[in-house]
Amino acid sequence: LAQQKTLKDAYKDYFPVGVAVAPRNLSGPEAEFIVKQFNSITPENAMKMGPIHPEPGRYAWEAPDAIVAFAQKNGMKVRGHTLCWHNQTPSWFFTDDAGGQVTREVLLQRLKQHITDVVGRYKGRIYAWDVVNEAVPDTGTSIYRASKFYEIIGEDYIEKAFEYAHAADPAAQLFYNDYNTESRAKRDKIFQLIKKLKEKNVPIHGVGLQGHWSAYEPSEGELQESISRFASLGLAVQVTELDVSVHVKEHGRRERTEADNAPVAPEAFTRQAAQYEMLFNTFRKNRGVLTGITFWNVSDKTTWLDNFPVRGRKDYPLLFDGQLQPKPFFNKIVDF
Ligand SMILES: Oc1ccccc1CN[C@@H]1C=C[C@@H](O)[C@H](O)[C@H]1O
Repeated sequence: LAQQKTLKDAYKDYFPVGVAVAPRNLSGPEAEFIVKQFNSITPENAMKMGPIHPEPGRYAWEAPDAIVAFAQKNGMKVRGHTLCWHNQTPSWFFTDDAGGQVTREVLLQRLKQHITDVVGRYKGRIYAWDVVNEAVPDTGTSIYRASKFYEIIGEDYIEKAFEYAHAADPAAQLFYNDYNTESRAKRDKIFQLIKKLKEKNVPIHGVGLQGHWSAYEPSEGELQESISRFASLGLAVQVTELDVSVHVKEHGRRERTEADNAPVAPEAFTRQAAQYEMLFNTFRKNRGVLTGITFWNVSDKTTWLDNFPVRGRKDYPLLFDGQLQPKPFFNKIVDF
């Protein structure tokens, strides 16, 4: 039986193929599987602001160090995720010594210290950073999400984050990362933000389309439009958190209902297979502009979508099933 091609081999002339990992994935059978199929990794949580910097003056380096060491040992690239994000941020970051809210100056100083310490520690070992994650809101006309960073510092927290990261590692490729980037309204706001940053000569090199998609969206046209719009700003584009849910996207609903216990309809799996085939055809067509594809989680055994948006609803969003076996449509993605 001809040895089935691996993802990283199939795409070696296109772009690195990565996966989000936690330290628990880096030992045992999963570790071997990750090295076999992928040539890039992203810490799923270990480098987020809270997990890596839980208290003033204390960094939790063990997990991120283990992930970077695993990549170095296995000749894999590393994407750093993420230096400035309104979620999983430690509350101390915004609180002054008297327990009140910090000033703009104090928060900028803390952001600079955080980014300088984290990027500096891995200088030369992390080729791309998600510097700012999800700064643009899904609704409304403002291009700035009303986060504490925005409320306390103002809109320039974004350019400052990029400048701090660039100063700490001038060779690292710096990305703006977001989700729902195929919704026209949100894409236009992200485009406006990045155009402003480019006009101010802010060191930004790429846009990360998170790629939390489903069997039903985006269309090929919407995806191509996103890639082309951001490329038109002279930026690299990457898909940074790819998974393709078999459920219709409903970001508002968190609680399970009786209907969630029904088995997934076979048509959903058929649609998902067609969606994955379209996605990778489109990725290949954009070789050179698209400089990386990263899956969010290794297999259906552990996917963050089992708890988001609906708590406890099983999803089957990845190329490998709960036993790390490739799905039937895997061949369509590696044999082209
Ligand atoms: O798809 C979404 C919808 C609403 C909010 C956030 C997201 C995605 N948000 C992502 C998902 C998982 C986290 O581990 C990543 O760090 C984050 O970038």
